[in-house]
Amino acid sequence: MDTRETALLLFVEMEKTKNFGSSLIRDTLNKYDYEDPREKAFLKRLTEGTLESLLTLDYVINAYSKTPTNKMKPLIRSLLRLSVYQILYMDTVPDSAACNEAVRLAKKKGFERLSGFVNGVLRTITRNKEEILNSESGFWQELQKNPVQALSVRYSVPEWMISLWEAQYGEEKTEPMLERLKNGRPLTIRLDSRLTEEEKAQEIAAIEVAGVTVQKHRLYADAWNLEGCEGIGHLPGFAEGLFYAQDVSSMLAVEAAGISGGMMVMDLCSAPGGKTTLAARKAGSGKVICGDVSERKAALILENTDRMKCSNVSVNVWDASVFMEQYKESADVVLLDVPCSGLGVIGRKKEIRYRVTKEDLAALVTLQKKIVDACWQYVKPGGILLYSTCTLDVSENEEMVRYVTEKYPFEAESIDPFLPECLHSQQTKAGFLQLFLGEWDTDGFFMARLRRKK
Ligand SMILES: C[S@@+](CC[C@H](N)C(=O)[O-])C[C@H]1O[C@@H](n2cnc3c(N)ncnc32)[C@H](O)[C@@H]1O
Repeated sequence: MDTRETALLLFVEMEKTKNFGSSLIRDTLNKYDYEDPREKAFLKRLTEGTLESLLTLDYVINAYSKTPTNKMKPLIRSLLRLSVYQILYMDTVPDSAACNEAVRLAKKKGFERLSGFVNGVLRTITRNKEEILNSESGFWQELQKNPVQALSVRYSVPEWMISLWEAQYGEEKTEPMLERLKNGRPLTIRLDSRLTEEEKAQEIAAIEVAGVTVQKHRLYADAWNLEGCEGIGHLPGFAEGLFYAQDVSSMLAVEAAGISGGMMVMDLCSAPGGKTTLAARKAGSGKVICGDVSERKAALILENTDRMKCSNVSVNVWDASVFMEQYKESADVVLLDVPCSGLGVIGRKKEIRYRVTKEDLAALVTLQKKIVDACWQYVKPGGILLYSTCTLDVSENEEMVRYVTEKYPFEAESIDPFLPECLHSQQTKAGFLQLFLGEWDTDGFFMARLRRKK
């Protein structure tokens, strides 16, 4: 494999399809499964690192290029981004190799005419590398005049997102979140609660033997963080359904619903089925009626409920924004894990920060309202509506709770009885919880516990 060429073609493809996706990177890596592991590791680091640093890289390139990156040909833009990432952040790559390889690829891809330009920009960046890598140097001085832009370039997060968080949650919450973003998020699993303590210990030991480092999560007894794990599919116990990969915030949301044995639960936006599988265990002899908007999504839920051997679940294809009369006032608990902007998971899905725009937020709120308008009616009088999102945006979170409680017969009630004590606050007493990205070793996540008045 020509690793750099593979990375380049991948980035050009991302630009063409406007799909800046870690899934595209994963697919490419899978395609080269048979390759030398060192080449694969190089490809992974180069592509993931470049994707994660796009805004930083563009700022550096633009400082030394007459043509700004947004006016460049897509192939040249991608080539420069990937090469500057190697020069600045990959110590194992000699600067000269990064430059020479870029020139070779420019020529090979039919851009002979621009190879001199590529060479010039990269050599200049190489000469100024020390200054660029020193955040106190003159290179960054001009940028400091605009604090939001400075954060945006430093953490490669769009300015609008930073401004939104600063306005909604304050600077003191925003910058630490951006800082924690740099570490990414670990993979977390939830052991099946049906296992005995001894079986759980055996499963954890088996995962360790497979070369993965495990650490118990501080907020949830059955949750473990895995490190050094490239995909969970091959881990012992996966196929047998002994665990489910899930962020702890999602586990807490199901806890907050207070589901107990015999209950009838509806999970309206449920693919790939993470909350469904936990709700199913808690409902025991009761049942979970769940669904999602397409056949493909429903198939994903089925795959997971089958693997986790959840026999008390029925899976449907439905549009949650359309009211279904047959379920009126039938559920003890309704889980509404609505489609959202996903800003709380940008540590995991790095591309979300480039894909979501500020304009998307309003459209999402409209959809969330339509879903709520239909689904509140499934809750029995006295039952619970658990509203949740994996985002950090007041309009999709607190304001949606206000929408529900003002328009429909619901009131928020304390979630403290369902949460570890360290999370208790005025906010959780009032019935909702905003988890900030990484603050408690979870994704950014919001949940609200709303009881239907009798
Ligand atoms: C946040 S995800 C759900 C995650 C899931 N609850 C879990 O824990 O694994 C939101 C889901 O809403 C689904 N969705 C979007 N629009 C929908 C609609 N109109 N009706 C039903 N589901 C919808 C999406 O397909 C997506 O799977």
